[in-house]
Amino acid sequence: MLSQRIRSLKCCRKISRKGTSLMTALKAHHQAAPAASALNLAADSSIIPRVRELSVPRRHGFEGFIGGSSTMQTLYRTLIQVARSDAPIFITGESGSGKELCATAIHRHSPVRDGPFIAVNCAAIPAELLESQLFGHVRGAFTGAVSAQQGLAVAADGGTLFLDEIAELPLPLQSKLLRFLQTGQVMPVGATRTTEVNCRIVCATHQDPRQLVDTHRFREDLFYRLHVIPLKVPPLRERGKDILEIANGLLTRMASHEGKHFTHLSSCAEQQLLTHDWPGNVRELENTLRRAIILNEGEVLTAAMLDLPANHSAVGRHVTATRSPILSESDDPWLRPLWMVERDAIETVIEACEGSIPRAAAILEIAPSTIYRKRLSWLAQHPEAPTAH
Ligand SMILES: Nc1ncnc2c1ncn2[C@@H]1O[C@H](COP(=O)(O)OP(=O)(O)OP(=O)(O)O)[C@@H](O)[C@H]1O
Repeated sequence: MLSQRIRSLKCCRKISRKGTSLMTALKAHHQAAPAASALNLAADSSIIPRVRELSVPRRHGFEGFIGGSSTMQTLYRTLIQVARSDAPIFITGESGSGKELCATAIHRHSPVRDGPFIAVNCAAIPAELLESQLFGHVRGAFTGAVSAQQGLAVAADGGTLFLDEIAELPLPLQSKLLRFLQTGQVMPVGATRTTEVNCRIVCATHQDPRQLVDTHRFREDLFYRLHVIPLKVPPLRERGKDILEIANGLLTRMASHEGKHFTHLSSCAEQQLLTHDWPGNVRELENTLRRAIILNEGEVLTAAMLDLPANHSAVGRHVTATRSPILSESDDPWLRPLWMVERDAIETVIEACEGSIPRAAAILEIAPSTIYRKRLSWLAQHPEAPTAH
């Protein structure tokens, strides 16, 4: 019974890789297991969700996102699921991780996709202007209000209102937003009559919203009104090889935009991208690559061109936080034998010198023969070790 299940699951997995539907996978299951009438699929609660999961083809991108990691597969699926509802969505995630990209993806997959998508960065608008920006004002409502202005909430009618950096909303405005969410009506500054607005609310913050409530910087009643569907965007450092997928995607796009000839990253550069901590997430990766592309020439983008600061590498994070000081090479590429560190340092310089040993030797202030000798000794003593480049 168990082996039949495993066999049929394997079969379904093979088929689902080719992108066939759940129904095709289920049919194949019956063909693969003729005695499977005893295996009542419909009644088997454990196997059905697994088959369903296997029948969804893995995405390597979605609505502007690049990345095929399992973390991102979960995010893509959740985005599609939650987009169908009109319940408020509360997105959290570190700065530059893709919160706004999530908000636009939700809008594009929502029933109001044909309506407007209005994004308001609550941190970017001065507190005294925020109310009139959000809810509008009538002529003469305050000094400088020479004409009436429709607010962004009204502009979002029939679409999505994305309130980015919601934690920056001043407390008095939080109560006005709560009233709007409860009544569906906005009152422009200086007005005596309300306007009906019907829009989907999506908000985001890089801060911990519960901590904001606990420290009385965010109204608890507003938090519960907004925090109906929570969505967490994972930081870039937790997405494994996605970092390289994103970097390669951006490299192609940016090189073409800048009129440069870069086609790929060196393996040393890839290693650095994988071990960097990325506190600024994808935005930091974008900036790092853009800078490297603009300032350099060639086909291969090297580690030296990336010019990543050492203090944000994963090595510091691991040693100071969670990891044991005794680590094998396979655990963390930054913690390894001295000969390997030396080899990679030397090879990085050679790569930056486009393969010229004399130029690399001059930079390293050693004789070219030292480099040739070291290369021979690395090969002789560690023939099984992967090469640095
Ligand atoms: N997975 C991804 N693949 C490709 N590009 C991405 C990905 N995630 C984010 N980006 C890009 O990174 C940049 C930052 O994304 P976004 O503005 O959505 O982040 P954010 O979390 O809203 O940032 P902030 O906290 O500063 O508001 C954007 O240019 C976005 O297109």
